[in-house]
Amino acid sequence: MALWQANRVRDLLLSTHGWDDDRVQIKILKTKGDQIKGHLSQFGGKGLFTRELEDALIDGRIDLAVHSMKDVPTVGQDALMIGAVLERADPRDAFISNEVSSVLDLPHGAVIGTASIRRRAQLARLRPDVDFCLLRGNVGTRLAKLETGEFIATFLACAGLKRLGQEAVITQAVPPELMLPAPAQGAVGIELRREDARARDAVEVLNHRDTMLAITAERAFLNALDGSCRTPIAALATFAGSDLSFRGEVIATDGSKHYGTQSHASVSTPKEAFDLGFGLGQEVKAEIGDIVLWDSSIGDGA
Ligand SMILES: NCc1[nH]cc(CCC(=O)O)c1CC(=O)O
Repeated sequence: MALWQANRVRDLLLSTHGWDDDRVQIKILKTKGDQIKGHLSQFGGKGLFTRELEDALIDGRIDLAVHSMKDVPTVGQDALMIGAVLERADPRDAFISNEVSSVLDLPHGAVIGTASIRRRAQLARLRPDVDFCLLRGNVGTRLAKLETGEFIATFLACAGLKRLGQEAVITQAVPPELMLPAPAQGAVGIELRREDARARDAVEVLNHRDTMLAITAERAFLNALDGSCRTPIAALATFAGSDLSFRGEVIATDGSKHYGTQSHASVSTPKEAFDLGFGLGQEVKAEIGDIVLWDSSIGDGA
């Protein structure tokens, strides 16, 4: 998926600027997030998919880093910035099962394979009777494990499956009303050195304004809540004209508690988008107070 995303950005850069093929080269870097087999939260959580790339940016080994914005921590290094985001793909979660046709049709006591504490918490809230088993690995591994019958269904992001040409495995694109996606799910971003004017100019034309504003609001919500990989937090902002309609929620990892918020406002600048998301995050945070919502033995934050 990461390679698809990098190639997509490369193709867009070459075609929009009319550059020769050798002008942009792909350098593949392995990140810790690709190698871990257990619970991401035990290894430092968010940033595992992005840190090595950020180090390479700072060292000057690379000039652009392409990320799934969902994996990018909300508080970044001062020397770096997100220069552009591509138009968001389908932000919804995909329900995948060979036996059941939709989330709401899961049989009593069904076992679900996932490593995402958000999806787990949301499903536990919808269906307190279901059980979970930890499912990690790349998309291919996860889909192969579905065949073993250890669990009846799993979830992955629709966007990632589409990028991998695996759209056909999607049993149901889950409506956001049922399962609100992770902040910035489905969006690909390009990170660069703040002072690198050449890189900033080159990627600026690729920026999709509405996506940038939407994910800025979603990530600000996460930021206000100190969202770590241990806290199930979801948010989705969508535009209707100039109105940004925002939904966000925080769920206890076992689904027993839930704090949701919804708002809309006319948003046209990143600052307005940030203020909308951050303000709502602060309100939810005040409402939660000191209540502990997470259990560190459960999964990662995707
Ligand atoms: N944490 C891994 C990750 N990071 C981004 C995506 C999906 C693609 C996207 O949201 O852009 C995934 C896999 C998944 O959740 O299915």
